[in-house]
Amino acid sequence: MIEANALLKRYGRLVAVDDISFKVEPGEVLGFLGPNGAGKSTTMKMIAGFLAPSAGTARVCGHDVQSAPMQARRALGYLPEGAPGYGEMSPLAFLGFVADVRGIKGAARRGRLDAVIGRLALQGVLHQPIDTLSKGFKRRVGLAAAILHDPPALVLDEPTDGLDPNQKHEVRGLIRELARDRTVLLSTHILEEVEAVCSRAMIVARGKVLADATPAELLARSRYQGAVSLVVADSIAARAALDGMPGVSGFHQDADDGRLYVFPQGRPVSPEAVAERLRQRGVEHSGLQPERGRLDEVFRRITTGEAQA
Ligand SMILES: Nc1ncnc2c1ncn2[C@@H]1O[C@H](COP(=O)(O)OP(=O)(O)OP(=O)(O)O)[C@@H](O)[C@H]1O
Repeated sequence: MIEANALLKRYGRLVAVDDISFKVEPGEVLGFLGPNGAGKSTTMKMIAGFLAPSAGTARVCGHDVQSAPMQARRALGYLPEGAPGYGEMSPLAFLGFVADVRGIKGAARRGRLDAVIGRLALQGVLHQPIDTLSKGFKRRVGLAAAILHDPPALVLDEPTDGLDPNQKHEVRGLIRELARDRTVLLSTHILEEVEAVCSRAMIVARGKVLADATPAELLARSRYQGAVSLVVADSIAARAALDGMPGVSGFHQDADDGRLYVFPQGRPVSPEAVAERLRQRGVEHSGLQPERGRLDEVFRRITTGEAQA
């Protein structure tokens, strides 16, 4: 388990993390989501014991990160932002060094090195200096180092940052697999990642928690949930035809995708009912589809304070 209790961090006059509390249980993947400078990395560094809180406490598997730092660090795998240091080392030398620092010896050392090298598919780059590796491989080396001692809790700061779509997919699969019997806290800017890997999401901005919910609960806050969208040549005629239809609260023509969105009032709008009404009034259309909601809209509303979270 990972716990934060009223964590607070000041940098001079700036309060970077302002009274943040949460608990992550084994089997859960909590996604820390927020705009740049929200305080995500600072919170993670405090949990990982890299930064002392100005106030509050953090625990990893019951061990207070300040009063029992060794036990807390043993229970935690931490992937910091960016690439691993020691860029002149090869992945094999770096992972061997991490094993030594962790006190993993003998057969266990060989076994754990083989396990993480295999899991992160590092066989082809084992002897190349880390500095010369692609971003994707650097990230994989960092992940291998984080899980080398097989910790029950993981803190991953933007684990898929800089990866190409295939690598993102692979790393997300790995995180889901690791999370089965572990506690995972990860940060991300990528909204699709929240749906892909997180069982819960916490939205932070200016150091404060603004929402803590499952991805489905966040989607339910989207005004697009239960809407239908369609492509029409004559938007004015389509709106006129649908205006006053029971269960329709309004329309929006999206400048980006060119689609007409028909918003619900209460229950989801029925695509069949919309199609029938347009047919009766002779309005041509295509691509009619139900909408499941948009996390980007919810995120923007919550973090900019446009609406009550
Ligand atoms: N060592 C430091 N000294 C002074 N201010 C700092 C320091 N580290 C971070 N900050 C500030 O604290 C705030 C929170 O930074 P933090 O890196 O935790 O945000 P973040 O949510 O991780 O952002 P990003 O998504 O860009 O990584 C920012 O305003 C940042 O400029």
